[in-house]
Amino acid sequence: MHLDLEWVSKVRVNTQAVLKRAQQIQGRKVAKKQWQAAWLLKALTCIDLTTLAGDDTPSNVHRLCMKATQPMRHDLLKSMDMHGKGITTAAVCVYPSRVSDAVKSLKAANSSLPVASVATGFPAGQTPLKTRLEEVSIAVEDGATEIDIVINRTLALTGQWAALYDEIKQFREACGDAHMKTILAVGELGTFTNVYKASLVSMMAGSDFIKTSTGKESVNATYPVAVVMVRAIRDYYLKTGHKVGFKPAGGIRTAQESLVWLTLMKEELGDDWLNPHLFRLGASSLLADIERQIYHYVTGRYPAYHELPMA
Ligand SMILES: O=C[C@H](O)COP(=O)(O)O
Repeated sequence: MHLDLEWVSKVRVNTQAVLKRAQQIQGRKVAKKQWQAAWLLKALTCIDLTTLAGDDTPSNVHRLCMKATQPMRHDLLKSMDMHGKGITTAAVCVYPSRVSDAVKSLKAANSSLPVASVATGFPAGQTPLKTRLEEVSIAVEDGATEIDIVINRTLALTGQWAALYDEIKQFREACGDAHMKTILAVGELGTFTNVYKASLVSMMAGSDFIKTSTGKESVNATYPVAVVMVRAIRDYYLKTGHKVGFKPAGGIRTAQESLVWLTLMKEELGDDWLNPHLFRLGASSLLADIERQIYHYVTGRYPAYHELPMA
């Protein structure tokens, strides 16, 4: 849509109300036994299984892809009658230089799992616009069907919302048919009001998802900031009829946390946002804990390290 600066300028966020709501959600009783196992499998299918390290190589990207296509031991799925149901993570997420490795590995495994690439000078976004745009185009050419762009925090912090909108719109065009997830890097935006405004501008410029963090800031996905972002998504939907997805990312490591994230989505946005089309968890190590908890549910004990070798 066009940039509605009047809407953006009217935004005010009530910090106390946000903190209270986040506390309420964290305090909810979580499901137990088979219901918990079902929710954990749901969380698993929403994971963007990620590796974003300087020492990434074709072989660890290959391993990541194999884990994404078979995220849980077959015998565990079988004992829950969930084998043969095509349980996979939602996508794999890598640096642009590793996209072709991931595409090759998934193709060899006959998998149609999407490859997501971070782009636009991830994580800081402090490279010239021309380079950031080229990076998006190259990742798409190499076969990424999802692009996780980072916003220019300088523009957000100095209130240059029109310039931010223009940049994101250009990224949108460079993405073509690829889905665009826009990373706000909330830990660097200073205030909840800035987070809400950046969420709105990103959605107006055509983002398919808004995402909290790169995982590289000192503060990443927190529940209060998520409340602000999902309220922006809800308001945007009520005003435009368009559903934008949400992706918390950075520091999400435990199965218990994944249940809180699902609760937050269900309570704030409803069941439509409980599937990978509108909800992703960006995480590098969450899957291991989910598999561990499912193992416990199935066998009654926690596994030894060698029993989940691919975790
Ligand atoms: O986008 C995903 C994040 O970079 C993953 O962060 P994490 O390694 O803290 O799970």
